[in-house]
Amino acid sequence: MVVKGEESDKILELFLKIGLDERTARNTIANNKVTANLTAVINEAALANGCDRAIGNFLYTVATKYPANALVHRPKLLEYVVSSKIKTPAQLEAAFSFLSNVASEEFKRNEFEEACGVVGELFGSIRKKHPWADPKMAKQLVDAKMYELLGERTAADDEKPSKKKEKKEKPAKVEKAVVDETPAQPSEEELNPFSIFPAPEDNIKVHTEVFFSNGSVLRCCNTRERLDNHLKVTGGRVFTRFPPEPNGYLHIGHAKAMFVDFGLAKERGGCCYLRYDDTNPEAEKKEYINHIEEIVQWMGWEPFKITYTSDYFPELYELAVELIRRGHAYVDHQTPEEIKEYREKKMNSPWRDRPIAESLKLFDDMKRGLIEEGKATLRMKQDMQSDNFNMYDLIAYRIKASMYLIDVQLMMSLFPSAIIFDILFLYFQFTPHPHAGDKWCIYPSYDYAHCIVDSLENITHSLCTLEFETRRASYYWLLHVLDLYQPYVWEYSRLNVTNTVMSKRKLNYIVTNKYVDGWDDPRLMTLAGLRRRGVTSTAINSFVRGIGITRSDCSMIRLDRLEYHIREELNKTAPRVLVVLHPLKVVITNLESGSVLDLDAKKWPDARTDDTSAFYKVGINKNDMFLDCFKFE
Ligand SMILES: NC(=O)CC[C@H](N)C(=O)O
Repeated sequence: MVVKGEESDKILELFLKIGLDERTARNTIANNKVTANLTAVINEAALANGCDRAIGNFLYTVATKYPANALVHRPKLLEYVVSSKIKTPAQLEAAFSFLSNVASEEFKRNEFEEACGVVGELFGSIRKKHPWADPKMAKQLVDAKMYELLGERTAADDEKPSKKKEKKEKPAKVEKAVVDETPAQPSEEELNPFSIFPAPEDNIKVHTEVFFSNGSVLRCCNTRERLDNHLKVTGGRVFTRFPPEPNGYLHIGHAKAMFVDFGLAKERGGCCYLRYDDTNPEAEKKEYINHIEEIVQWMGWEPFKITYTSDYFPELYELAVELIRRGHAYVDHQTPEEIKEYREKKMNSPWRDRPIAESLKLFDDMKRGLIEEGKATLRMKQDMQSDNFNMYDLIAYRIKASMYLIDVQLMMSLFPSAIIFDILFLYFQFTPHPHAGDKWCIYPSYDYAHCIVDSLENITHSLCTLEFETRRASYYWLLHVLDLYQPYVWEYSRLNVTNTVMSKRKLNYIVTNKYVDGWDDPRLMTLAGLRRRGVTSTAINSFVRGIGITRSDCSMIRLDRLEYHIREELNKTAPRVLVVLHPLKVVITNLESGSVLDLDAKKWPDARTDDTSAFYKVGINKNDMFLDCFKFE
């Protein structure tokens, strides 16, 4: 049975009322079983007049995943969902597993509530009051308080409701599964994977603590005044940034980063910058800059503004001078090997405590090209004894300039009348930068520049992959000592796909050495390669959306998951045509002459009946019923 016309409109309206987005609602209607389940669940929950989106998403999960052997308890579960006592996907999962254990038998509410974390208002109110608090720490504190009040947990406390099962003589009869058999439907977080992010106005609460080796703790948060200034500029909107380094073509991993950054801004009506994180002049090229802009657009994202970290070099320089003045940075002369060795031994550089004035003068020399590359760096004075090696006085600035020996003989032959002194001429050339030209010979590091530019651009949510997690301390430390606005930082697991090469360094190698036919070779998982292979950006985006935004470790995703999304899309968009190479003529004798039978032929299996573009019109005449006389419109 296919739901048609008026009835389908009514159901669509019902699904939209519970907050499903139109795409999900329509997909659901195409699936009779889920439609029947969801309609039943909505009625059971008495929500035919609608509800908010969060509850609606839970209803959807109940409709698709509820254990079939416990249908009698579904209304009870829905009470908890409707009253928001169950309010996280994890709680709902736990409820499903509890109910599938008790099957159709009675159960005690308190056991059910304990199993799915409905622990009164305690944790809920903690979460409300301290949304930035580390949940693990909160639980430890609550447990400690409980211990004080109630003493040791007893075995009875730990008894799991599943024990009931042992008493059963026979396993409960499993009713025929009502759950959907089609590929997994999206869960709540897939429907709105951005629901985990706080609102910009909440960015005043402590959500990161940096522990120093001297016992002090930096609780990272904004002051009221600083947050108010920020909100004035942004109007309370979400501001994110997608910050690739222009040192290669973007690959499928970047599709996830774009989805997170551009997607969050879009979901909340905010703005996302495309920011070229261009602090390494040797590796970066104009070709990559152009490619990135074009491919971002192809992926369907619209940058609020295109900026470059190098646009902020003047501000970054001024702030570095200020950092030295405040005693939080020094010019160092250790070689890279010495820096490494001293870090391993947790030892300070001999230059660490040099006078501020000396560092100021040397930093100015660095900027003016008076010091050779490798002979000086600016280092942040962080915490050499920290447990976090990314607090070991990270480099803020380094020199990038080549030194040339002028060939005196050659000069004399070129300019015979010139008086050339018989000395060696040293000539510095500032390493040219694809955007900033050769104005600068000192370049900020990622750790120094990233947080400051985030802050200058009033980024509300600075989202990046988990490899950057250990740099969070340095990020906040620097903004703190410079008194700058602190964005909310959050890391997610990086997307890796099986059977392919994704590191930009390796891609660069195989492209440059011509093992493949350029960055857009269809065998590569670069976005340009996928496009050349015929993959659409919508399929890539739905693949990424399906993976979700989590911090979990299982980020090695099988390639066939991407292929599933490609097939899903093509299934709905690629017209099917059957070709009969050796047709057999059929003569229809019982059709009135002159009359034409109009038949509709679906262009693809899931074609919607009300979509005329999804059908071929086939006309059949009395005398020439033949494939080659089908009139395709
Ligand atoms: N914080 C981040 O998202 C890091 C971005 C960095 N420029 C990169 O390309 O990996």
